[in-house]
Amino acid sequence: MSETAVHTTAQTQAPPAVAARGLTKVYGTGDSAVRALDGVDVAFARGAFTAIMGPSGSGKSTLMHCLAGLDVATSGSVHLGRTDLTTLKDKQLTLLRRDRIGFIFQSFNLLPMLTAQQNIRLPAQIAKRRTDQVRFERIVEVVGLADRLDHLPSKLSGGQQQRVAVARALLGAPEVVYADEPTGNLDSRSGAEILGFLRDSARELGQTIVMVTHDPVAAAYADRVVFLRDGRLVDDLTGPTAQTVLDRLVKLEAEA
Ligand SMILES: Nc1ncnc2c1ncn2[C@@H]1O[C@H](COP(=O)(O)OP(=O)(O)OP(=O)(O)O)[C@@H](O)[C@H]1O
Repeated sequence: MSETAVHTTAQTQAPPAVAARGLTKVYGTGDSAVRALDGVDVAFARGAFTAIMGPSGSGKSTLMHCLAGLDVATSGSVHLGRTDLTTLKDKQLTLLRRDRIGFIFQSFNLLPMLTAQQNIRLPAQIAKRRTDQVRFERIVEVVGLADRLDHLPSKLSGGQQQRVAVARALLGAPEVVYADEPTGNLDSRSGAEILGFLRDSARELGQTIVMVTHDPVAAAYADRVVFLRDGRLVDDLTGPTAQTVLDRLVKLEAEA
């Protein structure tokens, strides 16, 4: 291959779904400054389900918030596809989060006065985006909500409310879904169902998912686990099991 051909191939290759370079976040100044992230380089492949783990205070939430444009890094860059988030103004970041990212939180974050169906459709409605009815029906079917669409959140169990949140995050086929401890408020059976949906949506719909979790069993549903300690990326595991994740965590805590 000629040098020009190599150059062209490299330029046209799709970038990872999300990539951070030299990501640093310092909270506060002077003696009270906390370096929550300290030069993190990480990339998340399209269609992969990745878990972020690490001891308490290691920077997991800060990393997710900076990746998702919910917090601004002190230095370094974050790319969503070809867009550098660090160059965007507040208004542009708001639109980027609305149009290109899905979120699932530990506390479900559903609007209590809206039905399940209205909650699922709300982001598309706010963005004045047409929803693909076939995709809507498929997602609702997969998460088992077909006969609960007219229920208010207060009439649904925690597991069912989180299914609504999962459907809401997946409906617009965002470039990435960020899940922050999505099973933290669920019993183990409902948690396993939600994790199964996340895994299947990566495998079957090619949905990129990045999840913060404390739980090695939850992390084992992912294709890959990255480990943080003291704001640095210190380990990376492909094809995790609950036991291999636990072993790495124990090792990290012991080295701390
Ligand atoms: N708004 C803030 N102001 C000051 N320090 C903060 C702030 N947010 C986080 N920190 C500090 O940054 C470090 C990383 O916190 P972060 O919440 O990202 O860790 P974590 O791994 O998500 O922790 P946990 O597992 O306990 O939720 C901690 O030392 C924390 O105290």
